[in-house]
Parts: sequence; C-alpha cells; structure tokens
Amino acid sequence: MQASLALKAVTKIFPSGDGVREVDLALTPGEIHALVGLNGAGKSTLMRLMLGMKSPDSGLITLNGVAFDKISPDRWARVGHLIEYPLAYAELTVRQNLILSARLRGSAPDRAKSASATIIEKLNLGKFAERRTGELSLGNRQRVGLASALQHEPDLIILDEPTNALDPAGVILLRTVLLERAANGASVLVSSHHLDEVSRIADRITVINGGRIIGALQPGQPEIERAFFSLVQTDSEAA
Ligand SMILES: Nc1ncnc2c1ncn2[C@@H]1O[C@H](COP(=O)(O)OP(=O)(O)OP(=O)(O)O)[C@@H](O)[C@H]1O
Repeated sequence: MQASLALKAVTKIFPSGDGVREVDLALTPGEIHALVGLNGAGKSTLMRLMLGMKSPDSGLITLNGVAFDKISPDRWARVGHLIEYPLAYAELTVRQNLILSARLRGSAPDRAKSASATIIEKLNLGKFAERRTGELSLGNRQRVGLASALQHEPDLIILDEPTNALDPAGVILLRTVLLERAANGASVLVSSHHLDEVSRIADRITVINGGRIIGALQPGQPEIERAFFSLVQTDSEAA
C-alpha cells in the first residue's frame, strides 16, 4: 500500500506560546505537496510531528490509517526525510555514508551498494563519492543528505527546505528525482521559501502562518508571490 499521511486537529505548543495549532493536512500518494510560510511559521515543527520526532499535545496523526505508536519499524524504513541538517559522518566518504544509511534502513549489503551507486549518479555526486563527507561544500553535503533520504526509494518523503543550499543544477536534479518518485506513487512533502520552484513541481501548495494552515495557492498561478503575501497579510491582520 502506498503511503498516505493524515493529520487531524494537530496541535503542539511550545512554552513560549509558539508552535502549530489545529492543523488538518493530508498527503496523497503520487502527489508533491509543498508547505510554504515565513520564517518561524511552523513548517519544521509540523514536519517533525509528521515524522514522529515530536509528539502532538492533541490531535491525531496516522499513516495509512495507523496511529504512530502502532507503526512497525519496517514501515518507517520506507520513509525518507531530511530536516534541517544532513545526517552524515564527516570522516566517512560519501559512498560509505550512503551505504551505511541504507543498511540502517534494513537494506541487504548488495542492495545498499547498488542503491547508493544509483543515487550518486542521479544527484551527480560521482566526483565526490570517495571524498570524506566533512570536506564537501555545504551544497554538496546537502546533496548527500538528500541522497540518503531518497536512495531507498521511499514511498513517503518529507524534506525541509531541500533546495536551500543547492545550486541551480542541484535544484533540477532534485526536481527530477522527486517527480520520478511521485510518478511511482510516493507521497512527497517539501517545505520551501522559493515559491517559483514549488510552483514548478508541486501538485498542491499549502500556506502556513503563525502555526495555522491559512489557505492554498495554485501551482503555476500568475503572481504567486503576491498571492502568498496577500494571504499572509490578511491572516496577520486578523490575528
Ligand atoms: N524546540 C523548540 N522550543 C521552543 N520553541 C520552538 C522550538 N522549535 C520551534 N520553536 C518555535 O516554534 C515556531 C515555529 O518554528 P519552526 O522551526 O517550525 O518554523 P519554520 O516555519 O520551520 O521556520 P523557518 O522557515 O525559519 O525554518 C517558532 O516561533 C520557533 O521559535
């Protein structure tokens, strides 16, 4: 069964009073869903909740109808994510890191080797494959983090600002891999500040402000930035 993740009235409030409130959101197999919002809007918090890295104060999150405390480790192994910092050992080479991450997700040694070779090619990391990861530029480390999140062909993909440090070539390569995964039925959620980029790849764009979902934008709609700021301004004025 392909992944579909659903949030119902999910709330998580930090002691400061910030957080996310009463969020309803659903990811659909085969769709790329973008989450856009200003700095501090609640995107990373929401993604952490969707990955079980944080627990909600109230509300329910399910994966294919199953509550998080009942999801098996095998099911989690088919999830790919990158939240803020790429997880990689600085002393290991790119290839070693990728093989290790595939093994940690339960891939057999041969499968881990071939999966890492495939993603190294897809994200154009060949030149760096035998270099120590700690020596790479920020953008190439981001590519390694993305490679690790995507190499095991996950059916649920959650990426927090995946294009932040990427050059235009990296953005295009990532776009190709995400479109390919979605075409194969994966549910994809990406957060971004780059409205033009998400407009190009997303099937749906959800806007978050002050921890609440405040509306949607149409991918490809003209003047999408203006529409985004108008939604945010109206919401902020009403608050
Ligand atoms: N662990 C935490 N403890 C207290 N407050 C937190 C914590 N994590 C996030 N927050 C607060 O919750 C709010 C939402 O933060 P979050 O990181 O989810 O925003 P974001 O939309 O991802 O922002 P950005 O675009 O800057 O990455 C912010 O006000 C932030 O300061």
